[in-house]
Amino acid sequence: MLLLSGMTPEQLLDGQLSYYPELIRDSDTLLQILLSELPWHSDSVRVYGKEHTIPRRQCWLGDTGLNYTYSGKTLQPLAWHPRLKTLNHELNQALGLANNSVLCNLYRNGQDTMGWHSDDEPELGPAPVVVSVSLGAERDFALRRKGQSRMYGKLPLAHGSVLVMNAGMQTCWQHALPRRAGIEAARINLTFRCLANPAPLF
Ligand SMILES: O=C(O)CCC(=O)C(=O)O
Ligand SMILES: [Fe+2]
Repeated sequence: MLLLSGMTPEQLLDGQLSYYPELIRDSDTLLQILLSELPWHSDSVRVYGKEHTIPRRQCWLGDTGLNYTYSGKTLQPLAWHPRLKTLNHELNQALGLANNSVLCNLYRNGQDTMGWHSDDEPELGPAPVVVSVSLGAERDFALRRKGQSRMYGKLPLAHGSVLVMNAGMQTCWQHALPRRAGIEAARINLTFRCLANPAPLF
């Protein structure tokens, strides 16, 4: 298993991942503001007909008029928090993107996790560029190729860092946020995404 943190941005998965530590300005303040001001809630998913509470808190914010599907339910993002609206705009300008929503995840401590998945929901389109901002406790971003159970490598994501999952990444790779023992501090992850506007009905 590879530790990916020593690699230059260009070497990560042949350019499918780009990592910029310490890119976010005032990350300490932003962390505190988002911890107290975002509408964090406990969500559940239905697996084989049984409801399970997900092991973290989350909320979805974005432009009005968008839909996303989560665990078989169609939902609308909540209104932007002003700080996240600005951050989305800045990231879009810097990276040449048109992301219009953000999934916010709160890992309360090292016991909160996210399982293996790709961000390949149909409303993200065939080759989404997902921009992931990390604040708070450092946690590992684990990677494996689709169809393989063995972990390929992991990249510790630092406070104030930005990880860009480039077009194509979701087709071939899965990622996860494993449990990490001994972490008491919280971590927030923000994944900025472009949701396709629903087709007009008339
Ligand atoms: O917390 C992370 O770094 C990953 C989050 C993630 O994969 C997602 O929101 O889809
Ligand atoms: Fe993801």
